[in-house]
Parts: sequence; structure tokens; C-alpha cells
Amino acid sequence: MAKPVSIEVWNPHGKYRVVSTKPMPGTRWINLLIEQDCRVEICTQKKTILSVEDIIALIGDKCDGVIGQLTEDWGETLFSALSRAGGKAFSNMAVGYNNVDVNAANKYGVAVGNTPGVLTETTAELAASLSVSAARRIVEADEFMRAGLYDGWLPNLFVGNLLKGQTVGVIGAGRIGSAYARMMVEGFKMNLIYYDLYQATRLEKFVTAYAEFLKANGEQPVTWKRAASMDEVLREADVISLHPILDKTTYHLVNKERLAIMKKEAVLVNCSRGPVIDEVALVEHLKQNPMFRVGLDVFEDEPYMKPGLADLKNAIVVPHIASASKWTREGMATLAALNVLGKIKGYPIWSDSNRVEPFLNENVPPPAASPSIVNAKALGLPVSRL
Ligand SMILES: NC(=O)C1=CN([C@@H]2O[C@H](COP(=O)(O)OP(=O)(O)OC[C@H]3O[C@@H](n4cnc5c(N)ncnc54)[C@H](O)[C@@H]3O)[C@@H](O)[C@H]2O)C=CC1
Ligand SMILES: O=C(O)C(=O)CO
Repeated sequence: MAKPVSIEVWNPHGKYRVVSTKPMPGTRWINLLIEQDCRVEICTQKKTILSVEDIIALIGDKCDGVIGQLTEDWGETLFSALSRAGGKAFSNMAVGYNNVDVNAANKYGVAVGNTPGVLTETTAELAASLSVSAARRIVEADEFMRAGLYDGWLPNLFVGNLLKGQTVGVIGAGRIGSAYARMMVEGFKMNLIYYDLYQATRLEKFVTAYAEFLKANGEQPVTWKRAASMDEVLREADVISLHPILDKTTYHLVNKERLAIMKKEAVLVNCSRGPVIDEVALVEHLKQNPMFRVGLDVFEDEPYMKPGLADLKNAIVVPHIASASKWTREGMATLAALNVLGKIKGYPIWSDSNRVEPFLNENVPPPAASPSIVNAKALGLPVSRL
């Protein structure tokens, strides 16, 4: 028997029962669901990561849709439980959905939503912050200051790397990778090298136009290159930021061999998913190469770090906060709620999940569509004409 889970209920007489496995920022997402006759149940259990059993208890006997989190294991067991309860909609409150077995969802006819776009700039800004912080040793210097060790300016105190004129490498130049690249190229006048399975045409055009602008102003123009292999990026770049999805092709993309081909004073940033880096190999590499620095937002066995990582001064570690700006987190909650609501109401799927702004304007009602359903095609769901 599953244990009861504590919940907060909104609009108890609503026709459709929607469960959120966590309290989420803002109230717009709750109001949008209530306005469309949903009873909203929010899990208030004081436990960060819910187990599959906890979520089964939350789903109960009747549930139309669930908004879940990237820490949860959405596989066969949960999708069959949701389907038994009459549910046909699930949305992650995240753009990444490597915690979701989409084939299992397809089997039970459950639509799987995610939240692209609204977190692109926020996440890229954190990757840029980690890049600068690692290059300029900001966290180390802050600790030094607070420890009362500063006794005067010195020529050699916390000397780091200048970014201007160096090369930034991006692996996975999708929405976030491209936004990060633009920030580093324009903000710091860095040259770009990127690797992706697809050509990042808009990004290339941006760097070309910026190079023209610099040239016209008598400055050294920036350059770009699409690398033929990931190794080319690792060999040539001074700062490398990882932004691919996590799947079989990107698991341990950065391993012992690949760390060995990187520059000894390179900066490596990961705001994608922890398992993209072999973290044990990384700890060893950081120990052997004190001038090699990393900024990590994600970890291989979250919430844990591999032994030794926390002791290394050349590593900056933050707890998976890349999308944590107020506007973004409220927007993610809204998109996740609208994904679920849209499926419950039989709305079509929004035609372009990269263009989610119409759902985020608080002054007008959102379009009658699910903003982003990753298995829409597999389920044969209709697409909005808007
Ligand atoms: N740390 C955090 O809080 C956050 C992490 N993320 C992570 O970032 C990922 C990317 O998000 P978006 O940019 O919105 O997705 P996206 O789908 O726009 O970009 C992913 C890019 O990775 C590329 N890619 C896929 N396999 C590859 C491979 N084997 N080698 C090189 N490139 C490959 C794709 O072609 C695509 O361009 C998410 O899937 C998520 O895991 C996203 C938001 C916040
Ligand atoms: O959206 C995601 O994929 C995250 O990791 C958290 O924003």
C-alpha cells in the first residue's frame, strides 16, 4: 500500500484533477488551470525527490494530468499508473526530459510536455557567469577575502585568463548553446568554434554580422567555425561550454581521453546534464592540472558530487540553478500547466515550440494550444494553425 502524501488543494470542485508533484513558482499557472475547471492538487511533502511510490499515491484512482519534475523517474510504472487513473497528459517542468521514457508514454497514449524557450537566456546567462567566474577565479578569490587572508594588492594574486580574443567552444549549439555563444562572442569579443549535428545558421549569421560591425569600427573582427568533430572543439577552444541534450550519444561525451586533448589552462562549463561528463575522470584531471578550471551546474549522480570534487579549488560548483530566474521559473510552471491543460481540453499542439512568448504574456489569455508536446507526432496529435 502506498503511503499517503501531503497535498494542498485548489478549486476542490473542479471537473478535471491535475496534480503537481511540487509547489511551483508564481500563481498564474494555478489560476489558468482553475479557470478551465481543474481541481489542482499540489504535493507539499517535505522531501526533495519523490519516489515512484510517492507519485503513484499522488496519482490515485482518478487523475487527468500530472506536472512533474526532472528529478522523477517517469517510466513504464508511472505512465501505466497515470493511464489506469484515466490520465492522458504529463509535463516535465523542464526543457530536458531525459528522466522520461517517451516510448512508455507512447505505449499508454500519454502526451509528454516540456518547457523550451522560456529558459534559454537564463540558462545561457548562468553558463556565461560560470565561464567568467572560472576564468577569473572569482569564487576562490571570494573565499580568500572572507577568510581574512587579503593583506594587500600583489602582482600575482589570483591571476586568471583574459577572454577577449580567445576562442569559445560550444558543444550542442541549439537554443541555449547558441544564446551562450552570442553572449560570449559579443560580450567578450571571443572567436567561436562549435560542434552540433546540425548547422547553427542563425548563430553563424550573427557572428558574421558582428565581425563586420567590429571591422567597420576599426577593431579586430571575431571569427566562427563549425567543427567537423567534437575533438576539434576540445583541442582548439580556451573556454568550452556543453549544451547538448542527454541521450546515448552524449553520455560521457567528455571522458578521460577527451580531457587529455584539451588545453592545460582551458575552462570547461557544464549546464546541460551531469552524465555528459565522466565526473570521476574530471576529478582526476582537475587534480593533475591545477590551471584547468571548471564551472559545473549539473552532476553525474545528482544531488551528489563524485569524491574529491568539492575539495578542488579549480572547480566551481552550483546546485542545478541555471534556469533559476523568477521570470523563467514562473514561465516554466505556466508552460508545463498549459501542456497538461491543452491535452485535457483536446486543444491542438502549438506549431512552433521555439516561439512560446504568446503563452507568457500575462495580460492576455494564452492561445488554446499545448505549447510543447515532445511526442505529438508519435501520438498523431493535431497541430495548431496559429
Ligand atoms: N542546467 C539547467 O538548469 C538546464 C539544463 N538544460 C539542458 O540543456 C539541454 C539543451 O537545451 P536546449 O538548448 O533548449 O535544447 P536544444 O534541443 O535546442 O539543443 C540541444 C542541441 O544539442 C544538439 N545535439 C544533440 N546530440 C548531440 C551530439 N551527440 N553532439 C553534439 N550536439 C548534439 C542538438 O542538435 C541541439 O542543437 C536540455 O536538454 C537540458 O538537458 C536546459 C535548461 C536548464
Ligand atoms: O529545464 C531543464 O532541463 C533543467 O535542467 C532545469 O531548468
